[in-house]
Amino acid sequence: MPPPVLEATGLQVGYGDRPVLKSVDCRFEAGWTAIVGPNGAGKSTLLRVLAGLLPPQAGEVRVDGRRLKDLSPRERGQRIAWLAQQGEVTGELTVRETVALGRLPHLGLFGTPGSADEAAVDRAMAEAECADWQDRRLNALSGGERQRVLLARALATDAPVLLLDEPTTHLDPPHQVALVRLAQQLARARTVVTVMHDLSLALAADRLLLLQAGQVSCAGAPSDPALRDALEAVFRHAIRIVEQDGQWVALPRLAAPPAPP
Ligand SMILES: Nc1ncnc2c1ncn2[C@@H]1O[C@H](COP(=O)(O)OP(=O)(O)OP(=O)(O)O)[C@@H](O)[C@H]1O
Repeated sequence: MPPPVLEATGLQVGYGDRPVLKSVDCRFEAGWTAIVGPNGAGKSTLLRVLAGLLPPQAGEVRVDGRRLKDLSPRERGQRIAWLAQQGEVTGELTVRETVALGRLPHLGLFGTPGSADEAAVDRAMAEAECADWQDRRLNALSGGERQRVLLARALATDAPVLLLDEPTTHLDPPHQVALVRLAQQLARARTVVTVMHDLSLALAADRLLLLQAGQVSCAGAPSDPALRDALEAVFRHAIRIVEQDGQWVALPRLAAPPAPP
C-alpha cells in the first residue's frame, strides 16, 4: 500500500491575536519533503498542526482523505509519528522506556508490550544508533545523544508518516549524514517531512517547501532553478547554492563584498 498523502488546506494559526500561519496550502506525498525558511516563519507551528497537536483556527489537515480531527488519538498516533524539539520532552525515563513510548498507539492504555513491540524498539534503537545507552536516563545524555533517542522513539512507532522537527540539531557531522541517509531510506516507503535549518542537508530531500512569514512562497525539487533562486533570495543571499559531486549544497558567502572602486 502506498504511504499516506498528508494534505493541508487554508490553514490559519495564530498565538493570541498574532497570526503565524496565513492560509497555508500544502500536500505531502511519498518521499521526503524538507520545510525550510527563516526563523519565526512558522515551520514548527506547521509541523505541529500537521501532527494534530495544535488545532488550526481555520482550514483542515487530511490524511489519505480523512480529516485529522476525525481520527482518534490512537488512530492518529498509528499513522503519524512526530519528533519533537528537545525542550518539549522530559527526561526522567530511561532510553529504552523513552523509545518504547513510540509503541503506545499500538497498545492502548492497558496493553502489554509483546515481542513485536520489543523488536520494534530494538530495531528503532539500532537505526538511530542509541542501543548502547538503553539503560541510561534521558536527562543524563548529551544533546546529540538525546536527539538520537527521540528519533528512535519516532521510528519505533512504525508510522507511515514521519514528521521530524529539526532532527539534525545537536548531531555531529557523521550522525547528520547518517540521519540524511536514513531519511532517504525511510522515504522510499513513507511520507517523511522534516523541518531543517541546514540547507545543504535539506537539499538532499526530494522536495523543499519554503515557508516565509507564515505563507508557502515556493516548493519544488532541488534541481528546480526557481526554487534555488527563491532560497538564495529569502536568505538574503547569505548563501550560494552550487552543485558539488552531483548534489546541491548551500555555501555561506563569508567573503566581504568587494570595495567599490
Ligand atoms: N507557544 C507560542 N506562543 C506564542 N508565540 C509563539 C509560540 N510558539 C511560537 N510562537 C511564535 O510564532 C512564530 C512562529 O514560530 P515557529 O516556532 O513556528 O517558527 P519557526 O519557523 O519554526 O522558527 P525557528 O526557525 O526559529 O525554529 C514565531 O514568531 C514565534 O515567536
